[in-house]
Amino acid sequence: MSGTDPRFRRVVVPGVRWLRFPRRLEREYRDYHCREAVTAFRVNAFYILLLYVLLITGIYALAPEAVRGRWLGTYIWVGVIVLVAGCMAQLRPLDRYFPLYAGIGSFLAVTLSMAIPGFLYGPAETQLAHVSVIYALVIVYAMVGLRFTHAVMACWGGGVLGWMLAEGFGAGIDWQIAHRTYTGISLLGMFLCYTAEVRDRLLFFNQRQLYRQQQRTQALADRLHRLSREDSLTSLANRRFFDEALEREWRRCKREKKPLAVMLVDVDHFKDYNDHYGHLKGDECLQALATELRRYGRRGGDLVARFGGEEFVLLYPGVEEAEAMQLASRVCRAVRMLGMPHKPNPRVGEVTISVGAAVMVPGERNCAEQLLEAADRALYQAKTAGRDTWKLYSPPPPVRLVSDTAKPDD
Ligand SMILES: Nc1nc2c(ncn2[C@@H]2O[C@H](COP(=O)(O)OP(=O)(O)OP(=O)(O)O)[C@@H](O)[C@H]2O)c(=O)[nH]1
Repeated sequence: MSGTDPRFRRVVVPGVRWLRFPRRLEREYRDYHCREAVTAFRVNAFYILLLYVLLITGIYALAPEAVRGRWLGTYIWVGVIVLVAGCMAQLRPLDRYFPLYAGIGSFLAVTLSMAIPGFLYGPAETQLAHVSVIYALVIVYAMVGLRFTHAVMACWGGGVLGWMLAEGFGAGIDWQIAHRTYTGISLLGMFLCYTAEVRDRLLFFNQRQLYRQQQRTQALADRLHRLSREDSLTSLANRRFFDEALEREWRRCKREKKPLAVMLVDVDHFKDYNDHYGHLKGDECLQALATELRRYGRRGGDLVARFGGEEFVLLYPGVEEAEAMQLASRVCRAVRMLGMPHKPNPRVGEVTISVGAAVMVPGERNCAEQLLEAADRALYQAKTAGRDTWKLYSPPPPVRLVSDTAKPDD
């Protein structure tokens, strides 16, 4: 499959074969490996202890009477090393020292296992003792979780020291056997440890790529989500977001039997502003107004949005008519106080706005659209009243139909 389909071509990851990534990645990998290895060792230590108990009881049963005590007295220290390392692995503050204590423990265990045959005389006992060397090497290479270089250092270093101790203080090592146990298993262990680390590095690299890709996708999704709700010029909520919020707040106010207020804000003579100062300055003016208006929508549920063009809209759940009038007046004044020059504005020569406000208590006989229409009518009234002002929508008085033919006395 990998030969034909380009999608399945093997990814060449730099540094995997040489067990060394580029510097920053290597640091990340080592941290990752340390975390994973110590987590696995918390459990593996029990299996290693179990194997040790199996080994020690087996050899003890088979060893000749004469060396049993001496053998056990020395080999028991390997068990102590495993126990101490296992206990240290349970202490999380020591996690980052795992390569150190597991490396030293492995080194000492191999040293002891290698030296012991030299202290035991007689070919039969020596062969038996070499079994523990095999165990030690397999466990260090395959179960402790050291990186390849550390495992090699522990196993070869421990082997050489054990051999030197056996030569110096014991009867030496029978290399006929040692080559078939120590050397052979070391080479096999190195091969297994190397291939395991290559696979582990590839897994780490792929996981990291996947994680980064997920992060990028998430960031993009967040951005798209924000753009779908936000007006790009002013960063206020856009019309779509406002429409959704209006429906939501309408339903909420209906449930809670509260009023809902809407204010439509329109910049006065903005076409003339654009014609006089240019479209870019017009944009800046809208941004400045958006910043000012944002200050009037800070309570939970309040919303300030760009309605479209030079129109803004403010939504206030739970606001009664009296408060809506106060707010409309304050907004008008606040924009006037900005003092942004607007020469073609015949009234004051500064940027002003007109505001149309409407308040309704949502019920069965009205709807959100009617509220917006009412605010729009109020805005129209503000415009026709000379601009730079606000109006609150009040429904027209009921029209009384008087028949032409009807007489007062009727
Ligand atoms: N710079 C800029 N101008 C915009 C933007 N959106 C709409 N406009 C302009 O706003 C102006 C609105 O003009 P009109 O609807 O005629 O209203 P007006 O001139 O403000 O007059 P009144 O509302 O009656 O006071 C148009 O010239 C639009 O081109 C925008 O995003 N940036």
